[in-house]
Amino acid sequence: MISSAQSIAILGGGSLATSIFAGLRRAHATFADVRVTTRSPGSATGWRELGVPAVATEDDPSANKDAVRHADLVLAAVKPAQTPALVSEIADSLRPGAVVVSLAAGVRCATLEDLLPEEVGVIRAMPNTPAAVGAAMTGLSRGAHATDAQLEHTAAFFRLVGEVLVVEEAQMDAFAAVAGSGPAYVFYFIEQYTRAAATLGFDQEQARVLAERTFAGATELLISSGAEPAELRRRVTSPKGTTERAVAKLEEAELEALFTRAAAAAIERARELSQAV
Ligand SMILES: NC(=O)C1=CN([C@@H]2O[C@H](COP(=O)(O)OP(=O)(O)OC[C@H]3O[C@@H](n4cnc5c(N)ncnc54)[C@H](O)[C@@H]3O)[C@@H](O)[C@H]2O)C=CC1
Ligand SMILES: O=C(O)[C@@H]1CCC=N1
Repeated sequence: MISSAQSIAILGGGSLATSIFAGLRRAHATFADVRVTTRSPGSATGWRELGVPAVATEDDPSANKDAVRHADLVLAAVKPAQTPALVSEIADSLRPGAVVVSLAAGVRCATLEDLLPEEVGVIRAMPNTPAAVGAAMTGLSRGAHATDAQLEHTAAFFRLVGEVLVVEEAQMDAFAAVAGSGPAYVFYFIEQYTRAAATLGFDQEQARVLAERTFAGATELLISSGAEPAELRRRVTSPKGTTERAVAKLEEAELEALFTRAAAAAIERARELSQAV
């Protein structure tokens, strides 16, 4: 299990890394050591203000190598196109038994294994930004050289910030399309819902509160009741009432087909990213 005796290196202190770190703080997780690298000095300063030792590669070109030297768990959290170069850069600095966890969309474990000594385990992880509030849904898949213990350590790490599902690597692009990108779809939905509410005579603030509380309330009810969403919808939809008319309009949008097309577009982009590295 992940324990406070372990050392963590987070390479690429951007948006996702910030969310994961906020979730770790929220969970009061402690480690022997946490180091973060960024590209720009400004970002590194932001991390240091949070009390995390952070070094920018623009200040110190050996920042990534130095960060991983004592790390048990190395999170590669840079853009997909930058991930192979980052992994090559740290290959000779990893300690024995370290596991490299790539968060990059589309980048295959085998691509990274080819750049590392054979004994180094690689795991692909696909968290999402609700990690910041301990509510991530993280997918994990194991490369050919990662051990059961490394997979379990990595799962234990991500369980600190939410739920974990181990999947075959062939499913990772689909996992990213549903859960990794998913919060963006939900926020987009809420944005549109808010704009629609604002056309009905509410001011911006009222529209925001109406949309957000309705969404949050419905989600909380779904989670805490354990009931199926279709049953919860039925309880709102009085026969011959107002909801029935609105839902009939929503059905015209063929949302299942729309979501399927959106996910397919994300999967296609992951394939492009995998071929570009
Ligand atoms: N944002 C999200 O919700 C999710 C992102 N991911 C994956 O996580 C990775 C990071 O995504 P974001 O955080 O959104 O991107 P981001 O652009 O916010 O963060 C990347 C960070 O890496 C830094 N960086 C670039 N080159 C570096 C280097 N050589 N050494 C150290 N730091 C370097 C950049 O300055 C930047 O701060 C991507 O590969 C993405 O596919 C996966 C799941 C969800
Ligand atoms: O948009 C992206 O490429 C990343 C992967 C999943 C969420 N964000």
